[in-house]
Amino acid sequence: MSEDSTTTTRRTVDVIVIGAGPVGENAADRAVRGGLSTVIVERELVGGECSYWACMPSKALLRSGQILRAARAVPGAAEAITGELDVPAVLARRDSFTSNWDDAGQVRWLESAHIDLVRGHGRLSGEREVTVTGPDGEVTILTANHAVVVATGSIATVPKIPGIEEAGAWTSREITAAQSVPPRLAIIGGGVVGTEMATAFASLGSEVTLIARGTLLAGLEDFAGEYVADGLRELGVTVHTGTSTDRIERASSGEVTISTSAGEVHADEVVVATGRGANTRDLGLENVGLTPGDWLSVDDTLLVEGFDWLYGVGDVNHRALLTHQGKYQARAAGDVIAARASGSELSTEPWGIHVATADHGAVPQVVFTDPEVAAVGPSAEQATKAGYSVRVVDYNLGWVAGSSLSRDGYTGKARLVVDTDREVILGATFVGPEVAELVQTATTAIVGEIPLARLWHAVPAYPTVSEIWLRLLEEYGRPTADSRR
Ligand SMILES: Cc1cc2nc3c(=O)[nH]c(=O)nc-3n(C[C@H](O)[C@H](O)[C@H](O)COP(=O)(O)OP(=O)(O)OC[C@H]3O[C@@H](n4cnc5c(N)ncnc54)[C@H](O)[C@@H]3O)c2cc1C
Ligand SMILES: NC(=O)c1ccc[n+]([C@@H]2O[C@H](COP(=O)([O-])OP(=O)(O)OC[C@H]3O[C@@H](n4cnc5c(N)ncnc54)[C@H](O)[C@@H]3O)[C@@H](O)[C@H]2O)c1
Repeated sequence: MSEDSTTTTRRTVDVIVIGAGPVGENAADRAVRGGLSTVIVERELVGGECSYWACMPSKALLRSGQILRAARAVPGAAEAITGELDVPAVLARRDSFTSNWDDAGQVRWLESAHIDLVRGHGRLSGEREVTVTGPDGEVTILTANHAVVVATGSIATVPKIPGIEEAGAWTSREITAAQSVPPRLAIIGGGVVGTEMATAFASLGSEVTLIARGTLLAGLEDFAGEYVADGLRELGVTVHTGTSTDRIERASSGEVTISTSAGEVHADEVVVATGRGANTRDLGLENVGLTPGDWLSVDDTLLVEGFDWLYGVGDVNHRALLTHQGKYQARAAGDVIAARASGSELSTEPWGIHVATADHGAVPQVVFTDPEVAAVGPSAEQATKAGYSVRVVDYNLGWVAGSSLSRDGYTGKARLVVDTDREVILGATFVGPEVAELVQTATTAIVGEIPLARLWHAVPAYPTVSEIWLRLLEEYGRPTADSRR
């Protein structure tokens, strides 16, 4: 279709959501449930990064290796394991979790939720206005009666390492969608993506080298990164910490050479996993007085600072780059937009209905390495820096009956960060095989500000791994009647 013959359509709706990732979908859903007509704009696949190139494929790639190692650690089951991972079957299972990168199922969900989809690239073109350029160049100018929600997520940042582009370095997109397993894989970045993908591809048979400029999983308790480094080494991964990457070169043979401060690393593919940037470069931010490429700074109702109609939810506001936290924000944003539209009373006090208070100190995260890391709230260092009177309580997870029953040679560690003034938990970290499910109890205790004295009455079943809670409380010591006054 020539440029001249492109059509322009104008539509007015109550709410426009740009980006149909998990966060945009939830914001739109809540707005519709609040009685508002809502259009969602998506330029790629409905379901976003999480569904096709992040959470789902990465966890599918990790699960088979995890379950195999778990079985190998239990005599009786171990003897029944006579082979290695079936790599094509693992990749096929990953493909099924991404629906083969087809969003028909998610589109059906939008329809069932009464959310209108406009496919194309959306840009803010004025107050409450979004101009969408469709796949064939057709233009839709959308005007919102009430709100525009930006939920465009984040994109991988690629550091300026000489030769990185020419070498065709992969990002999280290519590694999570890989159709074969590179025999030798180098990963730059010791964060969550780097450690998870090193775990997955070592399990799938790659010879993996992980190059981290600092420690692993910085920002979490130090012992988390240390356990994960040990776990990776046990899987055969070469882990270089405190190592800079100076240059990358791909030879005509296809081999990639990475020059680092620890020497040369040779690989078939190299992945950069060095963090994320705001997906706002081509969003028309300049048309509303904001700067392209910036994260959107929002208040606790997710309103972009200085606006009464523009919201930023999920990765794009940089509060917590996690699907569950973005969806939590989206529920608050959709509900507050509906409340503001109808003139209903707002509930914006901390922990109110229309605010994302948990973003400030109760964000749970699971790193699906082996061992896993499950953490919520600040680390001991972060809590101390924030001015709390802190006591740290540590316990060896391997000493809990449920852990030792779950597998032989269980090693792991748990930590509570306690606010000694109020005797409530601020943060918790669990590191060990399959600890993911432990974190929700800690999140509940933190959000509920449940006094330790009351937690003594929350009795974990015997013999489960959850008995770590009892051990941690005993380690802290039972608050006395005096201390509770
Ligand atoms: C490898 C990897 C693994 C991860 N694993 C986990 C995990 O296990 N658990 C977890 O909680 N988090 C995980 N994350 C983080 C998680 O993927 C993000 O927090 C989540 O995807 C954010 O959701 P979102 O809706 O804000 O953005 P996205 O999922 O990025 O969705 C944004 C959508 O907006 C669209 N879009 C962008 N700009 C425009 C535009 N101008 N017009 C129209 N559409 C546009 C995009 O095409 C996309 O569909 C992982 C991340 C990575 C990279
Ligand atoms: N299981 C999960 O919940 C999960 C899984 C994957 C990703 N995520 C989310 O996705 C986000 C992005 O993950 P990520 O691993 O890309 O980021 P990250 O922030 O976790 O780690 C980035 C790492 O790259 C290093 N780095 C940064 N710049 C560098 C450079 N120029 N050279 C060398 N190293 C450099 C940092 O020191 C850090 O170790 C995370 O914030 C996380 O919240 C979550």
